[in-house]
Amino acid sequence: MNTVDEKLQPILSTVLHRNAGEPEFHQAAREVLESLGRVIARHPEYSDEALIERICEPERQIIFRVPWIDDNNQVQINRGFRVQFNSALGPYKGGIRFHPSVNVGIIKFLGFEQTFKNALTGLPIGGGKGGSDFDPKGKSDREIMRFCQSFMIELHRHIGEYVDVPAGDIGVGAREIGYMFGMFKRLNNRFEAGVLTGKGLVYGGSRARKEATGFGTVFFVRSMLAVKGTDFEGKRCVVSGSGNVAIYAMEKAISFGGKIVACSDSGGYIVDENGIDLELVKQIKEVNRGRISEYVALRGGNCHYVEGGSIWDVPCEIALPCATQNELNGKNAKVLVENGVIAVAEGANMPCTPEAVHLFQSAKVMFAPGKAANAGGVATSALEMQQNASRDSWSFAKTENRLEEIMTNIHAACHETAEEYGASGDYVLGANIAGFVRVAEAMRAMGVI
Ligand SMILES: NC(=O)C1=CN([C@@H]2O[C@H](COP(=O)(O)OP(=O)(O)OC[C@H]3O[C@@H](n4cnc5c(N)ncnc54)[C@H](O)[C@@H]3O)[C@@H](O)[C@H]2O)C=CC1
Ligand SMILES: O=C(O)CCC(=O)C(=O)O
Repeated sequence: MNTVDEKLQPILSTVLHRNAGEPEFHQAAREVLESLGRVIARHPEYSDEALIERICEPERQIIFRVPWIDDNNQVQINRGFRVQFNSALGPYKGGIRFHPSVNVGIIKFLGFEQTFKNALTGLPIGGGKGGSDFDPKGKSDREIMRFCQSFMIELHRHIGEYVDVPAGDIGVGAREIGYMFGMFKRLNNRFEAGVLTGKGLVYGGSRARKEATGFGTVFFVRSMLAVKGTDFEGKRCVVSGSGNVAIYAMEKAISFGGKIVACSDSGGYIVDENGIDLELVKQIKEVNRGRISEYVALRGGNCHYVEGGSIWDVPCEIALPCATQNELNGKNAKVLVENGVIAVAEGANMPCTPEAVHLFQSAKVMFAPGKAANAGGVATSALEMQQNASRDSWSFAKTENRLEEIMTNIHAACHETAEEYGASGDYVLGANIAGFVRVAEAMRAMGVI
């Protein structure tokens, strides 16, 4: 396993102590600190003036009550969060997650990762993340609307196009962004299009934002495969999840000749040896908001559903974890390696445990960390902000071309940085260092703030 340089150990100890009981944040911080030993050996100036300590401490954390009234006229209370992690490169930028597992540690790890991811895009965006422990599963459309409105009644005073620009994440898509944007507009009496991204096309959204994270992940994998002289053509792919990221990763992988044989949701996974029928998955998930288990009866033929279990037991050459954090552990990684996986890319944020990452890297499996591989979503959000600022609306092709170019550049930056620091092929190290250096340069220029 990798280790944290002894000069950085006290910083890690402070992070662990100051953020007790937040294992996901510890995991994310440790991984970045493991990469930084080589940077400070070459650039000791980056550890001056407690720069790394400051990078590990969020600029602001907001926790608030979200009361709302359910369909039975009962008052419900949830907790809302926004962690404004780092604004050295631009306004805080990052999604909002609605899921019962949300707590301050989860939002903090996501905001931390977002800071380096956003830096990798090369666009002027800082890092932040928000969310609530609200569970959208089984809620009526009216309940979702009332919850989103109440959430925004507090959040609106903390955000703005030059301050903090939230977007979607797990449990938050165009419907929820619409309800939140509507309430923001009413509270502020201002049509501030750039305050949220992931908006509907008719009121300032960007073409290709919905597709961007999944498409971007597959663009990244294509570049990674090209380094080894190969491509998607005819390769078996397994994609976990069947939400926004998973669906559009599957779409782009299929368009590059990949064969998707399995996908999942939190209940279980489906295997379809004829190749997943993506239009059917979209109908079940995007239109009906149903369960992936419904696929089997609707599709018929040679496919089956496995309740619970591990989707990583399905043999594949390319694995794309696109559901949630720590969904792929060391045991799963071992099975994937034994079954001949050649590339793994994190469409989700931190879906692979440190043990899994270590196993992939030791087995020389190409491994793309989320902060690089899934940066296409936030990059396209930044393109949405550009369109809003210039009161313009780009074509799908123009937006997708920009996305492709950005992902190609991110791949190159990670690859070249790993080479430069003597760790050829280590995309984790490359992404951490390339992202860190941009944030660090901006922070140094701005003094101790
Ligand atoms: N939406 C975006 O633009 C971006 C999302 N991400 C990350 O991608 C991941 C997925 O997000 P979205 O697709 O937006 O969310 P989503 O809400 O559209 O879909 C989430 C999917 O994951 C599944 N899932 C959730 N918990 C699970 C579990 N414990 N086991 C198996 N499946 C589970 C859900 O059933 C659903 O299919 C998250 O880690 C998110 O932070 C990263 C970058 C951008
Ligand atoms: O589009 C955005 O601003 C945020 C996307 C996001 O939440 C992520 O990259 O994890």
